[in-house]
Amino acid sequence: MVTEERARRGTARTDGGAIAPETEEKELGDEMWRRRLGALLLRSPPASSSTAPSSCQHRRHHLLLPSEEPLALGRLARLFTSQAGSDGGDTLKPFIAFVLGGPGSGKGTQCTKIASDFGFAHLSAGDLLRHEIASGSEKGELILDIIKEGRIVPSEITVELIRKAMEMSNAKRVLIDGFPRCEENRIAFERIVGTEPDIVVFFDCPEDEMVKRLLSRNQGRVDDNIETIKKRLKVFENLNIPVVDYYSSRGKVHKIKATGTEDEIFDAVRRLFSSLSRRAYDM
Ligand SMILES: Nc1ncnc2c1ncn2[C@@H]1O[C@H](COP(=O)(O)OP(=O)(O)O)[C@@H](O)[C@H]1O
Ligand SMILES: O=c1ccn([C@@H]2O[C@H](COP(=O)(O)OP(=O)(O)O)[C@@H](O)[C@H]2O)c(=O)[nH]1
Ligand SMILES: [Mg+2]
Repeated sequence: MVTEERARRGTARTDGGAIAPETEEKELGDEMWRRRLGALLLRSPPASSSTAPSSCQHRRHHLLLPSEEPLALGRLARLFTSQAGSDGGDTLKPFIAFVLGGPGSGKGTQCTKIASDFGFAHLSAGDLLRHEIASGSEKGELILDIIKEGRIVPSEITVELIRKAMEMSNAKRVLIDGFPRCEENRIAFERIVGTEPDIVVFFDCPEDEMVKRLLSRNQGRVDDNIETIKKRLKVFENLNIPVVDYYSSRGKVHKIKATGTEDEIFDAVRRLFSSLSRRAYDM
């Protein structure tokens, strides 16, 4: 498997074929996707991340799926085609939480804890994009250029990666971390996947705190430098906040104060996820 270190750095693979080049990937199609994402998704969450020490170097952003849930492509394929978007009686639709907040607000950190404690699959849009970079595909080169600049990757690329990851996970509860980044992303998701999120969790963090965290994140990311961080913060204000405003107007946003220790923040997160309607957990 491609290491996350390589994915973060955006360098081409060097593992001698664990991931096929793009041409081969096309031929292998869905089967390759199933194996690639299945391997990522089936990594088990830590036994008790809420009490684990916080460590930016060793904490990984995961695609987490409760390990007892098998892959079932057919069911999800049905879900996101014929049934998607229907309101009443759609018992197969997963419970979807978008997790938003500025760069460094702690989205990934808190998602790892939610995945572990509440049985959500954790789909990080940034990780999916970095994984595509690490695959060495042509699309990956484009993504790398955009991420270095702190800009937003075209919606069709990101939505397709998320859609496939959801399909492969077959999860009943999904966290989509760091997406949608702009209104265009949001509209594309709702059109292509055919559904809206059930809730939107918004981590509210002051800029100076986010900058401090990003500069000490220390994961070798190409975008964790002060120049790119400034651009990312502008993109967040100008393009991402309107998405939060849109969902606020639809009564879906749960704002969480993202300062304090990871565990203090998770206390508020835990209260929110414990209070979710039965629909989230009865599926
Ligand atoms: N409450 C916190 N206090 C201090 N540092 C934090 C806190 N939450 C997360 N971090 C650290 O800040 C950095 C950014 O967190 P991360 O979860 O990656 O944020 P995001 O996904 O929103 O960019 C990481 O190094 C992480 O370990
Ligand atoms: O839906 C997304 C998610 C991420 N990105 C790009 O990937 C970068 C890193 O995103 P990630 O969510 O990993 O960063 P974080 O906010 O967690 O620091 C962003 O700055 C964007 O350039 C994007 O274009 N669309
Ligand atoms: Mg993140």
